[in-house]
Amino acid sequence: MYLELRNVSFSYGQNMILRDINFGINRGEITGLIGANGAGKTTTIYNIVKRLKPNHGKIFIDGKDLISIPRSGLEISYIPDEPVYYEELTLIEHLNFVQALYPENKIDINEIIRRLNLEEHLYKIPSMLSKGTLQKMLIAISMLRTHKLLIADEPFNGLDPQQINEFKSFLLEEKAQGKGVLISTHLLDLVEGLCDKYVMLDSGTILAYGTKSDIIRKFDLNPNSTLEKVYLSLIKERM
Ligand SMILES: Nc1ncnc2c1ncn2[C@@H]1O[C@H](COP(=O)(O)OP(=O)(O)OP(=O)(O)O)[C@@H](O)[C@H]1O
Repeated sequence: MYLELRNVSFSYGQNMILRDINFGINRGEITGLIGANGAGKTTTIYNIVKRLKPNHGKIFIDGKDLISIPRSGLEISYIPDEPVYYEELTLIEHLNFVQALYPENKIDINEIIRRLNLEEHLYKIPSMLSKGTLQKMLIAISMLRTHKLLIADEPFNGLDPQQINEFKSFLLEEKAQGKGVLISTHLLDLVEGLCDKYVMLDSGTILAYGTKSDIIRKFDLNPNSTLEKVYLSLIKERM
């Protein structure tokens, strides 16, 4: 298991946001972190990328306690849910800057630009870019960083259907290259069939974890249920 969360709990002040979260991510697998708005997806990711620290429980990467790994040593590329960029740099300057930070990553920058259809936006600064193009810039940046695990928080924001397809094929390539992928979303139909495993979150606790068929078997649900149906059935059972 490349990444493992063991009994992770997190509170903002008195407010318990995550309770006893347990799941793992293997390399060469895509894991979907799914749940409604406010379920705790971003908070879980922040704990993994060391923006926040669990109040209880531990996180391990490659068997090492996350506490002992400096943030700069995390081999994680992360697409945040809110765009982060330099106001004064053009799109191509962002890409060149990140590529210069990771010279060992032999990825072809022009290929990424072509696949994401970024050619006509290369000399624009972020304030001139549409939401979808900004999102594609973040995706391009994530590909340029050396990483073993890619984490994408609500990556479909602002993307049109063709771009969504292109992004999904990026994720499948990551998987084929033996990288781990964690993708957080509340758009269940978009990740149906893409993910090997799902972590279903509700109000900061795990409803279910495993492959879709494992979850269907465990909770004795209709084998033909869509992912959304599975999630909604589990929520209903809990109420
Ligand atoms: N800085 C903060 N201070 C206090 N509470 C917070 C803070 N950030 C988030 N929360 C609360 O933590 C809970 C989980 O939020 P989180 O952003 O992790 O959910 P999410 O599943 O990512 O939701 P979304 O899909 O809307 O992004 C919510 O109730 C939210 O209001």
